[in-house]
Amino acid sequence: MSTAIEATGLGKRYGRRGTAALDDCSFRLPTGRISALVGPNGAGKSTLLSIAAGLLRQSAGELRVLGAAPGEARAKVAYLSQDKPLHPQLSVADTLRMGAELNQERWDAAYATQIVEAGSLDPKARIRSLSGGQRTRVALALALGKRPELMLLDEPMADLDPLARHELMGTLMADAAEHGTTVLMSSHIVSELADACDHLLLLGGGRIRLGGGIDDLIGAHSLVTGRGELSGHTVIESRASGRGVTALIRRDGPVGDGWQVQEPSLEELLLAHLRSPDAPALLTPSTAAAHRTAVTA
Ligand SMILES: Nc1ncnc2c1ncn2[C@@H]1O[C@H](COP(=O)(O)OP(=O)(O)OP(=O)(O)O)[C@@H](O)[C@H]1O
Repeated sequence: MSTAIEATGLGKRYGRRGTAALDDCSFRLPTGRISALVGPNGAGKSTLLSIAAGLLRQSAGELRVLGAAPGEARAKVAYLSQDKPLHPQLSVADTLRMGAELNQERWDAAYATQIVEAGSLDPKARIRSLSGGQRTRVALALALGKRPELMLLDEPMADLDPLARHELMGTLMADAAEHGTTVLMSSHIVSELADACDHLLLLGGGRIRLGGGIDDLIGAHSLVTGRGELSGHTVIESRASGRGVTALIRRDGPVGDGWQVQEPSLEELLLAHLRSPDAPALLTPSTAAAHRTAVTA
């Protein structure tokens, strides 16, 4: 299984006295996955994506993108930042022409145009005259027109209306499936991620706390309700419910008598881990970094 991104002991500190946005963060993202990148505000999601895009340098450790240093992989990587920088004075058509010039070897003009046309955007309209959601569409057309091997998307759909979000997410996912593109996408909208993604990276405390295929991660946990012993299992979160408790556990063997056992939804899994920042991390074997030796930059 080849690797799209591999982080080893990755650290990032802004300024000398700043707290660490990333701290000894190690993981591997196999190619071909559509991975959600989740975590509370300030968890380091944008920082990680910027480092992978080659726009920000880490303070410690190493990050490899498609087997190379991030700067060297840039031609095969599309990055969509939260602020989606576009030139306000250019028209939509000029912006796509610029995409063609900057990515001569890979540019798919028909595809980029199709994405813009699906939003009924006037090619002559200046970027400055577009709404936030319309700019997002142009930025996505630039990113997808590049036909990247890896897409790094920082909350890409936040300012789109529900219909446009559904349509563009569908385009993105169909494209990724057809071309085997790896996608790493940060978002706070869990329902959007549950529909689109097959892989999850949960960041917290500067590290990956949950990493792996969504089905594998859900399958490793159970939502149990009842009374009795849960010893032997890792209790991620437990709350009083009726006369017993409801707990999200990481199973180690069968759950004893007296418990009703359900599979958690992705949202239940994420919320329990977000509410319990000290729960032990779980990275499935395909997501654990191969090398754990930290390298200081
Ligand atoms: N340019 C910067 N200068 C100083 N500190 C920064 C800078 N950018 C980010 N940070 C800090 O680094 C930490 C991680 O920020 P980052 O933007 O990566 O988090 P995030 O997970 O993307 O957050 P959100 O969900 O709110 O977008 C935060 O504590 C933030 O204050």
